[in-house]
Amino acid sequence: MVDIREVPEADIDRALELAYLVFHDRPEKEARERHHALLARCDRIGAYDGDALVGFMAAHDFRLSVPGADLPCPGLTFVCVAPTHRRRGVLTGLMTEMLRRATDTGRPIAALWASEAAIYGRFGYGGATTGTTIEIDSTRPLALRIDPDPRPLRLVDPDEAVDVIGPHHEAARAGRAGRPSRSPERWREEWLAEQDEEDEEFSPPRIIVLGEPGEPVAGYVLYRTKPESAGDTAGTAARTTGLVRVDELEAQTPAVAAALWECVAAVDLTGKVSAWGRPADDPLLHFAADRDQVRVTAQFPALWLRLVDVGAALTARSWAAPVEVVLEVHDARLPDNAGRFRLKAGPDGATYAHADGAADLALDVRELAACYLGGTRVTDLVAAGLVQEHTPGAAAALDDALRTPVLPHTGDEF
Ligand SMILES: CC(=O)SCCNC(=O)CCNC(=O)[C@H](O)C(C)(C)COP(=O)(O)OP(=O)(O)OC[C@H]1O[C@@H](n2cnc3c(N)ncnc32)[C@H](O)[C@@H]1OP(=O)(O)O
Repeated sequence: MVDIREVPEADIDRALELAYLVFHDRPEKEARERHHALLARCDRIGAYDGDALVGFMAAHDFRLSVPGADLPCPGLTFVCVAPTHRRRGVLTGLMTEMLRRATDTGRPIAALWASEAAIYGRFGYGGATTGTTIEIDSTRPLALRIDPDPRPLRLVDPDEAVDVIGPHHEAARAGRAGRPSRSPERWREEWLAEQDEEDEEFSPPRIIVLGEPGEPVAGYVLYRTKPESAGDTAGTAARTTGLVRVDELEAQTPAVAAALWECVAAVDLTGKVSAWGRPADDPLLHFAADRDQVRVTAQFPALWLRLVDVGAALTARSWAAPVEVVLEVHDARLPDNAGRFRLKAGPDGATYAHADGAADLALDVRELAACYLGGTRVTDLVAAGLVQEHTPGAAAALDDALRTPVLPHTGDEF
């Protein structure tokens, strides 16, 4: 019999051993200490078989930017079940407890990054943002259709970076839905960690900001570099095949973005810039003069979102256009969300209440979550057979209301 309960701080090392076992990992002491500190700050739920910890789940205490608001949102991480106990409902038990805690503490949404896309739909999570990997052939200067901002660029020491770029990041979060808040600890232990967690060949983080000295920065790029691969050390090719990996680039204007991309594409002794997890509507894809030089090489579901309290989530966000629809929502895990509800929303706010009339649209809560940040169109899900449209035009009207000026985006993998 497996018991689902709080994991005390004294059991964090056991939780880490279980996580390293299931993720086939053997991190160095420094990374273990970092993970320990991270889990000490998280909400922790365990599955115990007798004294043995056989399942674990942690949750960051995030806020997530949604259109027009910033909502408390547990960010699930370190989800793991022992190989001896898989497919016996342990994850289901952990998830049920996590959703109960979110409900009890008034957090209307929850989010995660999935190790495998097939796992979380059954728990009501929908893929709400899309990550786009962009590669630049930087063996030649980046060709641009707009003039880059001419203001000065300067390197910032990682020790000062949180103070210098943190406020810019926070402001950018408000402008795009899908972004978790970032504590000083997460800045330091993840984005600005000296050692890259995934690949020790990468350099420490480099931060370049744009703006006049003494003024708030107008944009920044955070990147790491990697020399050419071993064995490829002779000749011209070797001098130009190093890699610049852009971890984050934020800019107030297209001209600032152009200057920062131009700068990273010009890093000496490198021949490629790779930026994973960019927004699907990255302006670079439009102002690059040569789309053979700047290519999209991958697109993937990034943030998986769960509407824990559908009514609270829908009425908290802003709406681009008026809409009135009756939704028939299916939610196999959280019955309070299930049923027929009238959504009346517009630029002045929204109401969401039980309705008696016929439904205009019928959908599962995971489909509603996929559309909630404006990154998935309801009409596309109607076309895919996942949303039933009983009243012609209802899906398009809901799309008009859900639309956001820019696509949602999540650069934080957690
Ligand atoms: C947010 C994150 O941390 S993502 C990281 C997730 N963790 C990992 O990938 C680590 C390795 N994997 C594991 O630890 C486990 O296999 C887990 C956590 C993925 C699943 O745990 P389990 O306890 O086996 O899941 P549980 O028994 O509750 O399964 C519930 C349902 O999900 C299904 N399921 C579970 N894992 C998977 C999977 N990887 N792919 C597809 N379906 C899955 C089960 O078949 C079951 O289906 P059913 O309801 O139709 O019967």
